[in-house]
Amino acid sequence: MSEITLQLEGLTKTYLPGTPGEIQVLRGADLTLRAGEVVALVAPSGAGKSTLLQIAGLLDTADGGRVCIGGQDMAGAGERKRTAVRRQDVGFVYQFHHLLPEFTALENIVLPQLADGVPQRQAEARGADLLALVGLAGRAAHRPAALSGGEQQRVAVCRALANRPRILLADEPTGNLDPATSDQVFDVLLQLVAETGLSALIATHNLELAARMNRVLRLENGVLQDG
Ligand SMILES: Nc1ncnc2c1ncn2[C@@H]1O[C@H](COP(=O)(O)OP(=O)(O)OP(=O)(O)O)[C@@H](O)[C@H]1O
Repeated sequence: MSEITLQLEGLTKTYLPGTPGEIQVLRGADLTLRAGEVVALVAPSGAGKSTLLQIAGLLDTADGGRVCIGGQDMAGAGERKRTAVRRQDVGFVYQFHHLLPEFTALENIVLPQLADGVPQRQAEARGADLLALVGLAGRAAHRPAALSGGEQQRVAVCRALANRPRILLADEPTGNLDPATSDQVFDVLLQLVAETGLSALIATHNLELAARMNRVLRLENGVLQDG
């Protein structure tokens, strides 16, 4: 069996504890994600998908339970360590692309690499390779406003993968696109996962897309179940 990239054990999370707005979003959520696996995270709106992804990607902390990334238990890790692991091992894609409008497609993929100390030439070569892989070699010099929604989202996928993370976490990555474009973006995402051996956890409301993944997990009543 391939290596475990992400392990979540007994995650709990309550927002606004002790207030009338208290909501127990996670009540012992468990998950094991292996290299090369693409897992759909399906749940009703408000069930806690974003919360789970943010905790898995070390952008938020759980009240209880464990997050292990690439075999490293993050319990007790300080903010510095969490940031280092997040930058090295985790790529995020959101519903909206969040590309920097004043930079080109290529620059949007290059900049995070420069911030991580990758030499400029190498970062540009990686960016160009990724753009070619998603069929956007001819759009490298376009700014986001000059790209279609599907193209913008493909660039966002390239940006997320630029630093060769082990894990891709995606929160409704095609939720903002029409069905045909959404299918295209998803094809690209699956192809990249297959080529890089990455593992991916992808939250989606789209059950057809979910059915194309290796496994479907349902988040209900704060726990994850095979769906
Ligand atoms: N910072 C916060 N403070 C208080 N409540 C919050 C906070 N963040 C999220 N919640 C609540 O926790 C619940 C889960 O939110 P979350 O965004 O994780 O759900 P989701 O499954 O991603 O929803 P959607 O599919 O609609 O995006 C919701 O009821 C939300 O209102």
